[in-house]
Amino acid sequence: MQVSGACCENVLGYMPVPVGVAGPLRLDDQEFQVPMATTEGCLVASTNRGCRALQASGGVKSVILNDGMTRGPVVRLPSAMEASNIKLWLEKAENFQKIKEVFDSTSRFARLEKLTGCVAGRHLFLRFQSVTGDAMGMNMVSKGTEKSLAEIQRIFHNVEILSLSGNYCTDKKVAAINWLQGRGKSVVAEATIPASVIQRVLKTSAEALVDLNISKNLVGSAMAGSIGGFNAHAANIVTAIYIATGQDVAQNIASSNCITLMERSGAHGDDLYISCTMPSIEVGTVGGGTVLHPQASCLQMLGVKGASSETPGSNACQLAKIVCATYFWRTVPDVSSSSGTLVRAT
Ligand SMILES: CC(C)(COP(=O)([O-])OP(=O)([O-])OC[C@H]1O[C@@H](n2cnc3c(N)ncnc32)[C@H](O)[C@@H]1OP(=O)([O-])[O-])[C@@H](O)C(=O)NCCC(=O)NCCSC(=O)C[C@@](C)(O)CC(=O)[O-]
Ligand SMILES: NC(=O)C1=CN([C@@H]2O[C@H](COP(=O)(O)OP(=O)(O)OC[C@H]3O[C@@H](n4cnc5c(N)ncnc54)[C@H](OP(=O)(O)O)[C@@H]3O)[C@@H](O)[C@H]2O)C=CC1
Repeated sequence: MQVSGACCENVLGYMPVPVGVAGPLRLDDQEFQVPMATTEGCLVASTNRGCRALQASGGVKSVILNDGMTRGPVVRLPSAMEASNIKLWLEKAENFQKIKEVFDSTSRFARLEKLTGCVAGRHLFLRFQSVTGDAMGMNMVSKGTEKSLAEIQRIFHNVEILSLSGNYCTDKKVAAINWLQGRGKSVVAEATIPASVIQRVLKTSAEALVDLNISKNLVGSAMAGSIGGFNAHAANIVTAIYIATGQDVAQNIASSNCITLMERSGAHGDDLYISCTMPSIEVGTVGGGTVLHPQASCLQMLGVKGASSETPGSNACQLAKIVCATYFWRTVPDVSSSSGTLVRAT
């Protein structure tokens, strides 16, 4: 009943995917049991191992650096001069305000925060960035963008609207813009693991982990020409949580952008400081697949089901932090297993 017309058409059944749980995950002085839907053996086990290491270390701290879903339409003008003129016009505070009023009128929660442009000949690409409450926000931002474009066209009659999405958003494709400017929630998480825990739980040393992280996640990814892939496999954790919690799974592309950094720390340099920076986590706790019962139950497990009545947007932000922290907890076994147990694990 909730599926047809909302989540799928021509429905012929459903595909059961096993759901495991990893935890307790200690994040910002709270504990979470994280549901992960996957068919890849060892994914949950290894995440659990990371949880154990970090549990003994006092857990992870995280912060939301930026919150804004984007839609990037393309319009065409008769000349590059006219395309540039509109870009410059939109950059003036009073004109941004005019467009913002139109955009914000389309939703109780979507609020235009930023509007940037890029000219390619007589093509003008715009990037509307908006907070979207607890929703991931693609429908909401698309609605606001459509109405804003109509207003721009009312003022500049020769604007030809080519596509509501000009791939400048960028949604569901690899793109440097999301890595550089962020999309959805931008999160950073950090923790320090004492040498004793590294030795006992992970059976390795801070020195070996730092060395391997540089060689693999930094130099290796640089040599491969990676965009946002400075990690072992954030995509595994992002996707498993997205399936379990009713996210738009195709958004695992930008959502998995992540750089993992490791340094030796402490008086003897044998403790390990780690951070994970994920600039484009696209999640919501309202709308899309979050309305389905099993997915809503998984959100409930994390204490972020539905809309936050106190602070709209805080449930979605908390979910983004959990996604980042879960990969964070997983990143230590990822790197340590890369040196020896990768084949045994698969
Ligand atoms: C919604 C439609 C298909 C309507 O399309 P329409 O042409 O207005 O529909 P129609 O009523 O004229 O029917 C035409 C045919 O479509 C099919 N059809 C039509 N409706 C149904 C239905 N309910 N259930 C099953 N089949 C349906 C069906 O085959 C039907 O033929 P008929 O059977 O009548 O001879 C169309 O408007 C459409 O394709 N919209 C796009 C929706 C979409 O793709 N949304 C995904 C989100 S986009 C995204 O995720 C990525 C993005 C956009 O961000 C990436 C980017 O940046 O580019
Ligand atoms: N259209 C597109 O181009 C694309 C669509 N999608 C799909 O879009 C869907 C997600 O779109 P999204 O915009 O997130 O969801 P919805 O389209 O479901 O929009 C959210 C709705 O919930 C309402 N709402 C109630 N409480 C809240 C709250 N606290 N915070 C935010 N909204 C609230 C909003 O109100 P109000 O009406 O006041 O805004 C709005 O009507 C997914 O199914 C996804 O797969 C994915 C990619 C592209």
